[in-house]
Amino acid sequence: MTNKLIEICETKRHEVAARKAAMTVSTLHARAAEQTPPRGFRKALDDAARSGFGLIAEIKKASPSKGLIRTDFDPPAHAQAYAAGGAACLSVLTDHSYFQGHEDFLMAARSACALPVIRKDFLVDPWQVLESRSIGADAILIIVAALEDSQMAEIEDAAIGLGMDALIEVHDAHELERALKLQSRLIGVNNRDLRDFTVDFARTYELVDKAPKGCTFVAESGLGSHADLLTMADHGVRCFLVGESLMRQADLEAATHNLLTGE
Ligand SMILES: O=P(O)(O)OC[C@@H](O)[C@@H](O)c1c[nH]c2ccccc12
Repeated sequence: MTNKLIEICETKRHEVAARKAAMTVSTLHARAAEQTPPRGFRKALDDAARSGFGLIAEIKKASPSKGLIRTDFDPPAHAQAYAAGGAACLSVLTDHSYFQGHEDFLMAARSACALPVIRKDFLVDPWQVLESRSIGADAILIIVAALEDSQMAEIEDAAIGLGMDALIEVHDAHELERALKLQSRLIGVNNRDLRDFTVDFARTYELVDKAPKGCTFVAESGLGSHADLLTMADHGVRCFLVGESLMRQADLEAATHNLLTGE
């Protein structure tokens, strides 16, 4: 079994080293200062989940396991359609090498709507948090499987210092325990194991019962229908991160509305 996550993070470390050499921290700070303040990511999810479901709709062109997902890829149009369809937040893939993402996609999507946006990428260095804010991101992702405890804490501190939210991604009970040593109470369970890409909803069901009260709990990956959301809701989960199944629909506004309401 190949461990794709290790490979991706190795590539990312090289990429970050090159970026750091090309861009000073003061330039990043200056760019961050030009951005509008962070939009409350967790708050938007919690508000939506109080009366329905909190949906993080993902702008995803391609993935390592599925290849190209969307040919007429248009981040600002997708952002507006997701917002009109009732999404609470956006997720935008910015990793170039494995997901055909780009920083420009995040900037274009965020400018096109009022939703908070998470930068979906592989963070291996706190420097990337400032970089994320410099392109407008409101939240960042911390993948527990990819990091040591001390690295996670550094990355989270950087996010908090910039007023951003951090979504802490886990996929087993041990990772959840490590996640709960951090300050953030925004926890995502990835139903897809990034080490081998298998999807299993039971990962979420098992962990939701172990999360303390007061956590915002997000089920991620492999969700395709309103029925899936209702099944998750039976287990007490009200927030979701959905990419591929939405991105494959021609009418994203209708698809988002249908996912959330069944209509
Ligand atoms: O396209 P899906 O199956 O709906 O999954 C979305 C999202 O969960 C997935 O893109 C994701 C979750 N965690 C990640 C970490 C890195 C890259 C991608 C991801």
